[in-house]
Amino acid sequence: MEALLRSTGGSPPLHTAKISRLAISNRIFAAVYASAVLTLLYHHLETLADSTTSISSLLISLSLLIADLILAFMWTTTQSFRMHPVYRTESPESLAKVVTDQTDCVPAMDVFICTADPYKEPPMGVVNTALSVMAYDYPPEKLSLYVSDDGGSAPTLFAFLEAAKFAAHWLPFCRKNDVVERSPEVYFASNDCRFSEAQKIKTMYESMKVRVENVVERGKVGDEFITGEEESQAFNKWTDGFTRQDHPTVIQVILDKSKDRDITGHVMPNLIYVSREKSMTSHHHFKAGALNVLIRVSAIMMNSPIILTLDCDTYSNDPKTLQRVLCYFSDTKVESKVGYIQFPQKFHGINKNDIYGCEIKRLFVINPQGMDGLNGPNHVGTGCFFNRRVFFGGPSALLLPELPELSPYHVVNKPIQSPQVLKLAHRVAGCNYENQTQWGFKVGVRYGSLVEDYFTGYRVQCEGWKTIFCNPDRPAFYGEAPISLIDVLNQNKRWAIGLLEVAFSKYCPLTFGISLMGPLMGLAYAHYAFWPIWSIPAAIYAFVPQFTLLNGVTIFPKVSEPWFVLYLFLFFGAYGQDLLDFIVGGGTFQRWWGDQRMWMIRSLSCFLFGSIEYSMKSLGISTHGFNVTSKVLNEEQSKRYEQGVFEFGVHSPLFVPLTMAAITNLAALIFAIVTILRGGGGDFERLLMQLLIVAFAGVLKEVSEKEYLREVSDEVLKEVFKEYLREVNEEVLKEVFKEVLKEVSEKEYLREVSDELFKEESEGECLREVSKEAFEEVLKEVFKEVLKELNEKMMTNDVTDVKVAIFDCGLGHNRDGSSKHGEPATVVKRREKSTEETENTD
Ligand SMILES: O=c1ccn([C@@H]2O[C@H](COP(=O)(O)OP(=O)(O)O[C@H]3O[C@H](CO)[C@@H](O)[C@H](O)[C@H]3O)[C@@H](O)[C@H]2O)c(=O)[nH]1
Ligand SMILES: [Mn+2]
Repeated sequence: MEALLRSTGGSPPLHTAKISRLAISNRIFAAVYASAVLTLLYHHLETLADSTTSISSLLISLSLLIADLILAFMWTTTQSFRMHPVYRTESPESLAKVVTDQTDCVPAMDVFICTADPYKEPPMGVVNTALSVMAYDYPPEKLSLYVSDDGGSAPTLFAFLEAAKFAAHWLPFCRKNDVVERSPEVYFASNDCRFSEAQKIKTMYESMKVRVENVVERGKVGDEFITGEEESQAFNKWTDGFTRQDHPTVIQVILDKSKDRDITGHVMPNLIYVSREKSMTSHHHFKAGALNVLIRVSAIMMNSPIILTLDCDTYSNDPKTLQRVLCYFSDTKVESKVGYIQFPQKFHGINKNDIYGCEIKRLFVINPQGMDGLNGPNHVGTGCFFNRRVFFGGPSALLLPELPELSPYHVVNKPIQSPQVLKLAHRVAGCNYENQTQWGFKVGVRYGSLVEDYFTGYRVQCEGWKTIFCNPDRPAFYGEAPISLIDVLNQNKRWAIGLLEVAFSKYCPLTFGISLMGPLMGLAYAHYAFWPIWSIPAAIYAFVPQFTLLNGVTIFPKVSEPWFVLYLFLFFGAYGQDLLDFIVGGGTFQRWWGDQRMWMIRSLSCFLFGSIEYSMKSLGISTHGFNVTSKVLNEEQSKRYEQGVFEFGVHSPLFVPLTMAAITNLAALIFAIVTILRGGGGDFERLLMQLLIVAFAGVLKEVSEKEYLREVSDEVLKEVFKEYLREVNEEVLKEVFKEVLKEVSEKEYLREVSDELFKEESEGECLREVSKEAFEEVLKEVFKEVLKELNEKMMTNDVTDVKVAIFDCGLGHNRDGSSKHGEPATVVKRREKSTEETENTD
């Protein structure tokens, strides 16, 4: 690496960083906002002191205080991302010449690709990822790929044997035609391949795909597919007792750079398939365990100083990425301290408005830029180039592993297929190898959290490593985002559990992190560790203002009070700044909105459930695993996703709190509007804050109205709602209907309201079923009241015209069927019908 730098001496800098223009204004705003937050907390304390009169008002004040304390804490942690964001640029051009001219100078790279389940992660996808990387513009003799298969699946090995044969054609094809999309799937999808060479390659690819998919579908490799002695030996490992959870190590060198050549006689990179040993009796630590096996196996085979880790779906989108990375790794000023260079996770195929908020721009782009100006971004699991040394202690505290061959400084001098190398590789891939070693605790990828990426990045930064965020205009990698709501929620639930595991360990960023990295980095990591506690304020704000509103209790300042302005400032300040960050980061308003909506949905579902599951695990009641996110695209589902249809898809307890909140908000919204319409200015002033919150949470309502009832025709869920409506909300519903009827029956609101409520077929069904009795009850009461009122008016001789009196008391139309106010006939008809119905029951 040093040789490389010397040879670039004198040319322009390999990389530059510039601080964001928003940094200064962010700091000023932070000061102002912090004062506002403190003032609000003071106001809360005051209210709390005043609300000792009744237990319920005390509880309400307390819950609001807790919610705002948590929001204030989260706000504080986000400030780390805003104090010093930087944007980096690299100049790979100044390096390009050197790299091609002096092959010997460039460092070797080991690439790790993890896969765990051939059904959720189709082998063809993994193969595409591997091919895109094998075809990097980099000397192939310096590249080695290791595929970790935690699924222990013969079809996956088969797919890679096929891929190796195809690569012999694909790599020279990419070189010759200067192909940019080096994942064949992406290339063939976006190029029409008119020239005959491309046609030929495409046919070859398609036929490989058919063979692989066929084998995957059958779940085993038929004899007709096994060609050579070597292949047959490899597949013999899959004996009858071989299961995914219990099997010996399988290591297969598929391509060996010392002898394998492509069709033009060029060297091909090493390609090694590794399925580590599994047994029912030992813990495997999921992906972290798989990566540690690869670190050891690769150390024995090549021991390249740079390691690229990729999830099976993260294919390369730019063949020149390695040159970019070398801009940092070859700079001796930073090289010795750089632990890793993280690229953002970007996803292909996200729909226009990103309805499930999968882009997660803040996590993958905005926040890392913020951390990059401090000590460097957190690790996000894929698209990351590691300095191998980072896995063995701090920059100035080398921790030597138990075998000299695993040391990052060990020089490999045996061919990868030599018996000694293979024997040792099998040994270090064994499931008991790590017992009584430092692996996972002080060495390698760290265990103890389901978000091993976050935890490992955090720990190595605590040890003193600096990290770098590299975000080129042309994304270096693309991955697959989950495109169904339940997948998103399950993924986020796993993250929530993993993050809490860190938050409540001795490595809590608030203590451990701050003491080792200073307050800003510590808070940045704390922001993630405590991510799931967002569910607490979200739940409080989704229910407390609503229930108090339904009970006619005012909990927020009146419009005329100065505190109201404070609330407005805090609300719009936070959301405004958030939107600004998002737009500056290249987002659109619609995507921001979708992101907000998902924030609410996440907070009320997976963060809540994640926290519960985490607590159960801590109490030893249950355990949790790594539920791999599906990367399979169902055609129908993709189509609907493409069209932007928000769907729940399946039934899941995850949706219950969400929909409960949606219904409560709907009821509260109607109730508030009615109260304000009736009560006039006073109520408006008093209830506006609550109304705003309810309307805002109506984002959820929007979702539930559109899709929930149509989609989730699931019995269990339906029961839950019925129950809920019946027990919790009967009174409320009665109130609402009563108000609605009394207030608005003269106009055509009844129709409108009932249309609104009964619009969706199934929704109507559900509501009608649930509230039929309540509805009838209410109607009876209303009629009684109306009659009573009418009676009174007639008694006091206040009435000259009976018809007018009926109107004044809120009963519909003229006797002759026409409308007094000239309403359209349809309206009248409808109303007649509803009147008839009620009359029958009366
Ligand atoms: O026992 C396991 C489980 C998973 N994986 C691999 O881990 C990767 C990530 O799994 P995925 O289901 O895609 O999880 P995501 O939530 O989408 O991934 C994010 O979050 C994970 C931590 O929860 C990180 O490991 C990932 O890098 C990061 O992209 C995939 O390649 C899997 O094959 C394994 O190798 N072994
Ligand atoms: Mn993933």
